[in-house]
Amino acid sequence: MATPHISAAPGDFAPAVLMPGDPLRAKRIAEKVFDEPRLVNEVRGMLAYTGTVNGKPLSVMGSGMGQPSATIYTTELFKFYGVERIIRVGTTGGISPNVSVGDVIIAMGAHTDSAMNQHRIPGVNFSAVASFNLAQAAVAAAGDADNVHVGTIISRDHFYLVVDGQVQKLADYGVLGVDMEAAAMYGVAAEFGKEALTVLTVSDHLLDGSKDMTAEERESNFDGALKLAIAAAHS
Ligand SMILES: O=P(O)(O)O[C@H]1O[C@H](CO)[C@@H](O)[C@H]1O
Ligand SMILES: O=c1cc[nH]c(=O)[nH]1
Repeated sequence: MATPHISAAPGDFAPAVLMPGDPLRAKRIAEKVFDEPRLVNEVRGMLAYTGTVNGKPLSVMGSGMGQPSATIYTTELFKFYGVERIIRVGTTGGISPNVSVGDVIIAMGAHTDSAMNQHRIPGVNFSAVASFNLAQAAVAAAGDADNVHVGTIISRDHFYLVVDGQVQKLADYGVLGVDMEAAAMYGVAAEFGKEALTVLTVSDHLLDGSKDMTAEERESNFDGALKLAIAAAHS
């Protein structure tokens, strides 16, 4: 069975899938932490691997950038490949003054400026929230680390567009950071009665650009978030 975007065979994916935006980060994760990783998809270059970590099955696959792309892959994994939980491991731009570049954010909920969840339930502003069980497992794995933050983020459609006053207002409301996928992924998980979580590394800060990561660092500096994501995946 193949879908329009995934050529894997039935059973090629583990019940838990780690999902970075960048397919090359998926490859790095597979090569770095998986035992015997096997390439199970390369349609459109959206690399996916399945292997084991600590003796337990695990898959990793890129989502691409933005909520439409992430929605396609999460829908196909949940609907056609028997996947039960997806943990996004991505980067985020810091918004709260309490987070710094290199810190990790566990996103309990995701505000959004996107229409992706708007039509899910007629007349309702959908609440895009993480699986409590997965969030709890990630928080437990973080122990007393003081660079791990738990709270809300915003998933925006634009990477570059600046809306006057928006970032400061989000900071005032305690929003920790911005990404471009989490809200839609939480919506898809709710649609299929499955579990999703987002664990992000702060790669840059929207209110202080002085310590922003380089493109190379964005692709490779994810060890802390990865450890929490694997703990959640196998909880
Ligand atoms: O590092 P990833 O997981 O791709 O996440 C963030 O980086 C991309 C933008 O540079 C968007 O996909 C955003 O959500
Ligand atoms: O969406 C994102 C992700 C990382 N950094 C940003 O500034 N925005």
